[in-house]
This record gives sequence, structure tokens and C-alpha cells, in this order.
Amino acid sequence: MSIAVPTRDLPADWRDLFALTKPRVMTLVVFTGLAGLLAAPGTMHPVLAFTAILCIALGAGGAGALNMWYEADLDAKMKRTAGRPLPGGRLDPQTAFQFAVGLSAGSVVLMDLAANHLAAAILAFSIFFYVGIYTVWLKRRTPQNIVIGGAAGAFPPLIGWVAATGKIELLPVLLFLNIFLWTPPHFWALSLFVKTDYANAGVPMLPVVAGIETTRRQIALYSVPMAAVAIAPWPLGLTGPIYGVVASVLSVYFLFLSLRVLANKATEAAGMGPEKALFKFSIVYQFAVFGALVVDRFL
Ligand code: HEM
Ligand SMILES: CC(C)=CCC/C(C)=C/CC/C(C)=C/COP(=O)(O)OP(=O)(O)O
Repeated sequence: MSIAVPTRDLPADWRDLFALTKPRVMTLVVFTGLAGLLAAPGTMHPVLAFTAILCIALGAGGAGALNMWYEADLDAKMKRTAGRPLPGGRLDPQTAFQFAVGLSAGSVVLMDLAANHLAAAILAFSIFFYVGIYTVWLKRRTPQNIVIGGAAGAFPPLIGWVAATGKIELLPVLLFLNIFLWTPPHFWALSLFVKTDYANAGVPMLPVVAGIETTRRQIALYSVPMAAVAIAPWPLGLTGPIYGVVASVLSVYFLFLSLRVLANKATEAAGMGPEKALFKFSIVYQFAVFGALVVDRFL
């Protein structure tokens, strides 16, 4: 699935800086952050709420830019990423680095002013986690890279909630766990049909290191607790039936798609239909589940 982001009217260098923030992936990061903020009890002043969400976008964008700055060598080796601003030679690394640090630091300072210390601290920690733990430490070392490092992408709903309330509570922790357990099926499904790219770049992604069958088993294995954690807020009385029904139906369908991946015996990209279907649905799934959370809160 491709989310259209209008960049055509921007001058070339701004377009490249914008691309550095991984805007398409970050749409879901910002959406889940916004959902966390809106689902929280009480009301936040609209200007402060908008600023807090802006901070999540700036922080995630800054972290994405730092990731691209650090990985320019790796991106150059993969078809999917070779055209990015740095490997494409359209942006110099120093400008990229300054932009990335500026966004990251600015987002944390602004979050501290607009919301509270705890929200700013969790935002800072997620940026550190994505860049330091995932990108620098784990990505090139272990096939568990995205399981552990992927936690960075699970923080936004918690950040949104804490920005609004100042407190960490059970519901946003379950939302964190949902994205945390969703990330391996989301990414491993994709990595099965772009496997050769990672192998060429020497990144130890699970299909490269452990093989297709193990990856398919792991996808199914993570989908079960993911579904349980996604549905849990309803029986626990933390949300109403709108969220409960949407999360249940979509999680069961997610599980069904994971089982189809598990049952798939194809080894060629052309036969990886169930993997592509799961990857595409994984994105729709989170937009719908977090959308339902907000609708449920206000209806
Ligand atoms: C370490 C964990 C993750 C990895 C390695 C990963 C990797 C990827 C890759 C390689 C793509 C393919 C297309 C692209 O580069 O734009 C993709 C797409 C996407 N990812 Fe992930 N992802 C991870 C976690 C997440 C998280 C936590 C979120 C949001 C909460 C997310 C949201 C998305 C979205 C929205 C797309 C579709 C972008 C489009 O429309 O092209 N991903 N992911
Ligand atoms: C608030 C905050 C800091 C949020 C962070 C958001 C975050 C960690 C998102 C993770 C999703 C992501 C861009 C994975 C890409 O992995 P990759 O970098 O290995 O993908 P690539 O191969 O496309 O570079």
C-alpha cells in the first residue's frame, strides 16, 4: 500500500530533506500517537495537543533521518533504498546530520514545553531506541533486530497518552504491546518477498539467516499474542464495544492471513502472495484499530 504524500511542489533540496523523515511510514506513527492522545481521559488544550502531535512527527522524522544518515552505505546496496537522497548523491551527509539532530532535539524540547517531562523523556527514549539500539547496535548484528529495536515504533500511542495525562496507565501499555507484537509479522512478511535485497546488503534479517519456513512460523507465533493484546482492552473494560468488535474482527482476520503464510510452501517471490497480503493488511489493520479506539472514545 502506498500513502500519497504531496512533495512535487517543494524545491528539490527540501524534497530530499522531507524524504529523509520517511514520511510514508511516519503517517502511521503519527496516527497512533494522535489516537493515544485522543483516547486519553480529560481534554488537552487544542493548541498544546496539536503541538504534542507535531513533536511526535518531528521526533519520528528526526529519528528516521538519523537512521538514513547512518545507513547510507547499506541503503546504496538495496534496490528499494538506493534512490534515497544520500545514496542518490542529492544531499550531503553533513546537512542531513544537522537536519536530523535539529529535528530530534527540537521535538524533545518542544514536547517538554507543550506537554510534560515524562512525555518528552519517552519521546527522547524512542528516538534513542530507533537510532542507537535498532539502527546502530542490532540491525547489522542479529535477526532479532526488529523484535527488540521495533519497540521504538510502539511508543507513539504511549507518548500521546502521557502528553495528555502525565501518567502511564494500562490501556496505553496494551497499545504499546499491540504495536510491539505486530512489528515482527508486519516486517517479516515484507522481508520474505524482498529477501534478496537484504541478503545482498548483508543484513541478517530472519529469512536470510534462519530461512523461509522459520520466518513463516515466527510470523504466526507473534500474531497470536498480538491479537490477544489488541482485543484485551475490551474485556478489561478499558474500551467500549466499538473498539472491541473492530479489534476482534480485524485481529482474527490478521491471524487468518498469518496462518495462510504459515501454510504457504512457495519459495519464489511470485508465490509469496500470502506474505504480500499480510504485509498490506498489517498497515490497514493498525489504521483501523487505532481509528476505532478514537471513535469508541467519543461515541
Ligand atoms: C523495525 C521495525 C520495522 C521495520 C524494519 C519496517 C520496515 C518497513 C519497510 C521496509 C516498509 C516498506 C516500504 C517503505 O520503506 O516505505 C514498511 C512499510 C510501512 N511501515 Fe514498517 N517497519 C517497521 C515498523 C513499523 C512501525 C512501528 C510502523 C508504524 C507504527 C510502520 C509503518 C509502516 C507503514 C505505514 C508502511 C507503509 C508505507 C508505504 O505506504 O509505503 N512500520 N515498513
Ligand atoms: C517517536 C519515534 C522516534 C518513533 C520511531 C518510529 C519508528 C521506530 C518506526 C519504525 C519503523 C521504521 C521506519 C522501520 C524501518 O526500518 P529500517 O530503518 O530498517 O528500514 P529501511 O530499510 O527502510 O531503512
